[in-house]
Amino acid sequence: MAHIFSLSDAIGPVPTTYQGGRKVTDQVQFPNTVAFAGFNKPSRLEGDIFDLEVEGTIPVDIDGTFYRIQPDHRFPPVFEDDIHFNGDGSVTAIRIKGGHADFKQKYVRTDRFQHETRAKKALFGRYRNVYTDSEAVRGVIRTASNTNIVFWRGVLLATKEDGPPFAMDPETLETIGRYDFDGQVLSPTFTAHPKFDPETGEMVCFAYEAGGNGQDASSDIVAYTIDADGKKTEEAWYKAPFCGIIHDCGISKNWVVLPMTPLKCSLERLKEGGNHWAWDPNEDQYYGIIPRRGGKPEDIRWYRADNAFHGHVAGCYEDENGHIVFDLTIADGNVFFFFPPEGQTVAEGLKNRGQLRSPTVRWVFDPSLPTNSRVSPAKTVDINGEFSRIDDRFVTKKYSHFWQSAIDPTKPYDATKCGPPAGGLFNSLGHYSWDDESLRDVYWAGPTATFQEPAFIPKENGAEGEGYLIALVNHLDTLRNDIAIFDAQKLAKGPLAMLKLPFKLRLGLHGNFVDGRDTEEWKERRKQGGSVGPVKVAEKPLPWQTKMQNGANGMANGH
Ligand SMILES: C=Cc1ccc(O)c(OC)c1
Ligand SMILES: [Fe+2]
Repeated sequence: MAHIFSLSDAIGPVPTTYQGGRKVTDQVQFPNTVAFAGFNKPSRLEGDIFDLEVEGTIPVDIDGTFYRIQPDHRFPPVFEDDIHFNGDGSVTAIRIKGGHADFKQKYVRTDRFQHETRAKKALFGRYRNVYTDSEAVRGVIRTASNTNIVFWRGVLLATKEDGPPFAMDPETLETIGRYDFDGQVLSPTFTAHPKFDPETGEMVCFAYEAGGNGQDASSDIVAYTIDADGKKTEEAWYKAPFCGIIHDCGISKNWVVLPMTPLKCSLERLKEGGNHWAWDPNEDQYYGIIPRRGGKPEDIRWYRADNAFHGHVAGCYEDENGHIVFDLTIADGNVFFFFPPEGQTVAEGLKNRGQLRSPTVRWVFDPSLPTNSRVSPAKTVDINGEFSRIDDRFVTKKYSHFWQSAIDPTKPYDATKCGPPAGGLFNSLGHYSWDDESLRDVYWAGPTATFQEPAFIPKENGAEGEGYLIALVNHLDTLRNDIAIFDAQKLAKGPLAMLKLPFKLRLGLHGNFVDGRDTEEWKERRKQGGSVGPVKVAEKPLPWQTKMQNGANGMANGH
């Protein structure tokens, strides 16, 4: 007798949806690859859960929303070997108040989303390669807005570094539209890691590969400051030595630090339909140092050190000598195995992936050193992790506490039940302190679970680092997620509360906790007739789109 899950003869055999690595039917069936299997299977879920089931006790003084974003392919990709980073941005909101929590999840309605929805299939090809797209979407902003979700003046901005941000309603998660800061920010790209100065209320942000259409290996960088009232107060353009990835940044009172990793873009490779990035194992890592105010093109200084791979930034501030302290995780090889060196295969790139180490490195840059100076770390903390977070009230300031998703290789991992650890073996969460470098406050999730990036929830009037830590738990065996809340100073004691989700999300990138008073206050201001009024979305196409429409750009789409 036929099993209920086997397809009947009437339906016929499962069609081959990919031939030669390319999608050949319109059927919604995902590739049979690691990037789309097991915990990596697309979730595609939108919806709400009112009042989540909870184990333990949610601290009653938490009042706010934990927002986080994940790439989550809506349609089977054009290319069978597609990567997680090419998935559509989907935002989760966990609204916590009075010891209860609600769940909401929605996709960002990007231009990409709208076009693909109408077509009921993927139209955009490889990660950041416009030359692999369908002719039907020529000139369409192709960002998937899948990397970070930040709160800015009453709206959420969904960001990915290959395109402009999209604004969403913090309460409903409805997409309002593409956001250009009232016409003030017109770069083709925009960082997924803007920084917020807690003293001034400013947003400091930048874009790389910003000189043309964002798809052309340009080495132009632009840095902006938007003040607390939403007015652009700084815009400065710079050149990088090549088009390398600048994923995160640090800000101190007077400086911006731009870590450029030796993953290089090549227009030739793009035109051939290849990867946007290729790892260059023979290239230095770079730190672009620019002034926060009044920057001119000649002001940028690039400090260099031996080849390595930048993770995320913890903190950045100036010491008593006016030197810039800049802390981040740095791996000793190509973490992005899916962007191998030119001429190498992913399989070759994968070989030593398990051996990579990712300690936390402190640099102390003397900003008076000339460009191209070689620098070396002031300190290397021998821990192994990524996704550092701090108490964001200490952005630009001397700080001590940081938290990370951590790898504890001494703990068992149940590969039989879980398969390879999707997204990396972040089996622990760690709390560390620069003031007490012996502190190792680490919680292990067990042999079948890993953590996603944590976020810090400050306690009102609390000292630095006093508060809670919130992070998604991936149950790799049962294909489910929970959301854990810890006392930020007592991770090892285990979570205070576990919010239970009855299903699996996807591996996310970044998230942030937003205080309930901020969302409430801005809701009033953003009302029709409120003191600020409803947010305005972009009214005009981006300059590169206009140029292309006028035929002045000549960006051929490969054929
Ligand atoms: C973690 C880094 C990172 C860098 C570039 C990306 O496009 C991205 O997409 C999810 C993620
Ligand atoms: Fe990031």
